[in-house]
Amino acid sequence: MEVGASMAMQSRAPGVGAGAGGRRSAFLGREKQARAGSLRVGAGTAGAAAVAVRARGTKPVAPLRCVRASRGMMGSGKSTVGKILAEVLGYSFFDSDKLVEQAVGMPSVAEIFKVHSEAFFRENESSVLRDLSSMRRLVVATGGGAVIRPINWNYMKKGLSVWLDVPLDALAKRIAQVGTASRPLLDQPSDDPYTAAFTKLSMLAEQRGDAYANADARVSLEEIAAKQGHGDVSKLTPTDIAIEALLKIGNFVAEHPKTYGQVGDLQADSQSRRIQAL
Ligand SMILES: Nc1ncnc2c1ncn2[C@@H]1O[C@H](COP(=O)(O)OP(=O)(O)OP(=O)(O)O)[C@@H](O)[C@H]1O
Ligand SMILES: O=C(O)C1=C[C@@H](O)[C@@H](O)[C@H](O)C1
Repeated sequence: MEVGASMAMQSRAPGVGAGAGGRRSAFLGREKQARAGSLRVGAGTAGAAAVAVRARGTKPVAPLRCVRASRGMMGSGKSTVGKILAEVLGYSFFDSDKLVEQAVGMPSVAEIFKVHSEAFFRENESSVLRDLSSMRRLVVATGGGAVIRPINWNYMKKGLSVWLDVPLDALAKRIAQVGTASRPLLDQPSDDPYTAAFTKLSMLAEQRGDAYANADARVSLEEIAAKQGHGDVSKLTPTDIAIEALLKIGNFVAEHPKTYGQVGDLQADSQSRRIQAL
């Protein structure tokens, strides 16, 4: 596994490439804009959650080139938790669905599926992941279906990957609350959005098999709820989940001293100085 780096490690933009279908990967020219976006997020909800994470004593040790809060079904909280991790680690945050929309020049993933096709979306998603894989110090929330293309694993394995494992029942409840319009694979006419979402999510889970389990770290909401002694995943906050993710990342790093060893110490020093200065 290729990992970064050290205090001297710098974020750098990837080389400019063409997106699938001959379109230029528009996001590459917009890295500054995306960074500004991540700062705005930092000042809001994710910023507050990051403060809560720090207040609860989690010491982020992440000598990582890149964290992919990637694996996890639609609605599992990749973006929500990914933004908190980025804030705590002082990394940039990217949402690969948003980058595909920018690259293709369309307002939503749903629109891309409708006007083009899922295959077209998947091609562009792979291009975006390829471009991101050469960047450093970032957290990426990938689309929930990125796990199904083997080529994407080559890109995702350039960093450390985290699987947010949320029970399908909890996912279907969340999705039924916000509606399925923005999630084309779940969007079908139904009087009962919960049952429709649950049925489709179960089918996707079946098709995807163990693909998510290839991630380096698994964050199980059932495990966190059990640790908290109530067993109810709907009571877990994004802060609880981000703390568990940092613990799992720390464990993975500790289990791979050859890859992360000395670099981890350097990075930890730099991070504790930065956190103390806040
Ligand atoms: N721990 C949580 N408890 C309750 N709701 C949550 C939690 N985490 C996220 N949510 C809500 O669930 C919805 C989906 O979250 P989010 O967009 O972060 O998921 P995602 O995995 O990035 O989804 P997608 O892959 O479909 O874009 C949002 O409305 C978000 O506010
Ligand atoms: O699980 C999936 O296949 C998807 C997840 C979303 O993030 C989007 O990437 C798109 O709606 C497909």
